[in-house]
This record gives sequence, C-alpha cells and structure tokens, in this order.
Amino acid sequence: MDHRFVGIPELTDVPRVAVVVDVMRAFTVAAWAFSRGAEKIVLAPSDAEALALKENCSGWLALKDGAPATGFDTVNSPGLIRSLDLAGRTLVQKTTAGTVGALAVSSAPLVLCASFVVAGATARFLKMDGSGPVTFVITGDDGQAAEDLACAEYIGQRLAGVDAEAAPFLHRARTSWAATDLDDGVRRGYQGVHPDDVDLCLQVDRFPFTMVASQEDSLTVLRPVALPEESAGAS
Ligand SMILES: O=C(O)[C@H](CS(=O)(=O)O)OP(=O)(O)O
Ligand SMILES: [Mg+2]
Repeated sequence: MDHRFVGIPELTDVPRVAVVVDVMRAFTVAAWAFSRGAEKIVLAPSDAEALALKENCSGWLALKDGAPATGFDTVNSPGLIRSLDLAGRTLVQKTTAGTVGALAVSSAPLVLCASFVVAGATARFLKMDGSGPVTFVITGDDGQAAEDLACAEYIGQRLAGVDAEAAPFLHRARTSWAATDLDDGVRRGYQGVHPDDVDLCLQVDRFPFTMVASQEDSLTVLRPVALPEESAGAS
C-alpha cells in the first residue's frame, strides 16, 4: 500500500487515511489508558479546553503533558497511567505533539493514532481497511522526531508485508532526543516522567488493538478497536 511520511507543518491537504504517530508519549499513554479500562479519550486542543470539558462532563478525567498541574488528574506518562483503574472512564488528553497532530487531520475519513505498542494491530487494520494511500503524520520535532519516524517506518514495513525485525527501529527510538530527554527528566527527579516510561514506549505489540479517532458531537474522540490475533505465517 502506498504511504508517505509528513510532519504537522507539511499537512496541506486532507489525507484519505492518516496514521498519527507519537511514541513518546501521547499514543503509548492512550493505549495504556485503554488497557486500564478507559472507554474513550477526547483529544483537546488546549489546556483550557481540556479543563472546560472535564468541568462540564461529570466523571471525566483530564491529563496533560509536562509536570502535574492544577485541575488535571494525571500526566502524560505510561508508567503512571498503568497503575490507574480507568474502568469505564472518559479521559481528556492534551499534549504538545501527539494530540495536536491528530486534531490537524481530524477531518480525514480514517484517522488512527499509533505507537510501537499498537504497531502490529495498526498495520493489520490498515491492510484490512485497504482504502489507502496512507499518510503517516510524524508528530515530533516538525516531522523529524527519530522515534516517531522509526515507528512509522516499522508499521510501513509491516503494511508492505515485510517481516521486519523490530530491533533496528527500536534502537533508533531508544537513542532519540525524546528518549534522552525523558532519561534526563528521571535523573533530575522531574515529576512528569516515570523511570519506566521509555521502556514502556518501546514494547512492540504490547496491545492487540488499534486506536481510531473520529468526530463525535464536534469532539475528536479516540477509541480502541480490537483485532483478531495474527495467524501463523501472516505478516
Ligand atoms: O509528554 C511528552 O512526552 C511530550 C511532551 S514534549 O513534546 O516532550 O514537551 O508530548 P507528546 O505530545 O506526547 O509528544
Ligand atoms: Mg512525542
């Protein structure tokens, strides 16, 4: 299936199929939230909008990137999210790169949000859907983030039916600026990062679902879509 890689500033048209990639950490966090029982995640355009949504909707929780902040329930950290019970909850998520990228393509007919933890399920969903071509939105660093590019290229290989070794792609992500920055945050005792965050972002196929964003009552809402396990010999 044809595919291309673009940064958020290069998005001049509405893609037919968009796969928005944020490995560190928005869409690793989203996948962990679903694994902890969250029903849906509303992607918010600003901190103020995230807090307004939480205020107006009883039981909703809000999370943002950066340090813990007044009004927000938690931060954009898979290491912290993984110990929460989110059964049936709605989360509102606002981050610097991932949620911005998803909102930039929210009018596309099909929008998936991806990271290594849902790579295989995302490739399988795209193959089953078959409506490409696929535009991978590289959310970090104006389209240059090594961890997001590595993950997008890995999904692209699996989409093409190549039995790709994950290790070289994971190495690129492990040695990225984003990973170094998170490691540095841990060393400095920064509250917005957990020591396990980088490792959790590098677990290929940790979850058997993909994540589809669609428009619901003028909000952009992310939901998990479970896929059947891959049969032996299938790529
Ligand atoms: O929380 C994150 O890891 C980042 C914040 S920043 O871009 O590193 O400042 O946000 P994300 O949107 O998940 O890349
Ligand atoms: Mg990122």
